[in-house]
Amino acid sequence: MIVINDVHKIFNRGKANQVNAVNGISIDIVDSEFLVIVGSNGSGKTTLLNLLAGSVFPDQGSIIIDGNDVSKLHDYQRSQWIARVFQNPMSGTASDLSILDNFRLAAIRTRAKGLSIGINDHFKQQVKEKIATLGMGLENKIEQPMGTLSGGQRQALTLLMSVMDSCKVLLLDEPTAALDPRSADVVMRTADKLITDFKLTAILITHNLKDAYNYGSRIIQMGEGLVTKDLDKKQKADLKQNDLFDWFS
Ligand SMILES: Nc1ncnc2c1ncn2[C@@H]1O[C@H](COP(=O)(O)OP(=O)(O)OP(=O)(O)O)[C@@H](O)[C@H]1O
Repeated sequence: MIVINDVHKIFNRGKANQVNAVNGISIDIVDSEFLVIVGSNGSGKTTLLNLLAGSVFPDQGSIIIDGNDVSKLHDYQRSQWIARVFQNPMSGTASDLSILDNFRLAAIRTRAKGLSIGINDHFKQQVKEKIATLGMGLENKIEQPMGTLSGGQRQALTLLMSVMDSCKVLLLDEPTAALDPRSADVVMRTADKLITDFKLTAILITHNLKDAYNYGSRIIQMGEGLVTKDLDKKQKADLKQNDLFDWFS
């Protein structure tokens, strides 16, 4: 369970360019909830994710994960709970290293769930099996440098690597914004499957209203650093796709 309690984040406080990016947000996110966040540019979505991840600290309020107050913990200290996938497919993996070596690094960094890195052939087989679950045929390319793959393939592998450790919370900050529609579709379906299979609590920021409609068990809209709409599972299921477009008109 994540409890966000009256969190505020002000940039450039007291200056002419002061921005109240997050303006006193309180929300509870229960385990295995898949929360979608939509909102106009500058409404505070990424700042809220940064506050959750620990890459910025709140000026006021607290963030509690599974009963632990993480408000003042740095991002690397929160990595036992939180994994994050960014917009840029290049940011999650090392281009010059093979797929296998990227998985090796991820396993060393996180002691990834279900991967024992002691015996090489065994590790290789485990990686192949994990990658095969993506259904992209990449299990036959594990010696290939990551940089030779498409953005969609890299993003799918980044997702897989990030959920294999013991993290419980997956933060997705416009993970498909840099991808063509077909790759974006594959990556969103992969993310959805991994979230379900690993029983993760997930938060997705997206400007793609079709994805906001199709994915997630709850949706919020942000505006001027506040939550302006909050629809639970049933309310979201009752929503029509056009209703979402109306939120922005
Ligand atoms: N490090 C920072 N320093 C100063 N201002 C910032 C900083 N980060 C964000 N802001 C400002 O805070 C406000 C909220 O930004 P944020 O990136 O959270 O919005 P967003 O909803 O994610 O926008 P977008 O949809 O465009 O990505 C904006 O006005 C932005 O310029």
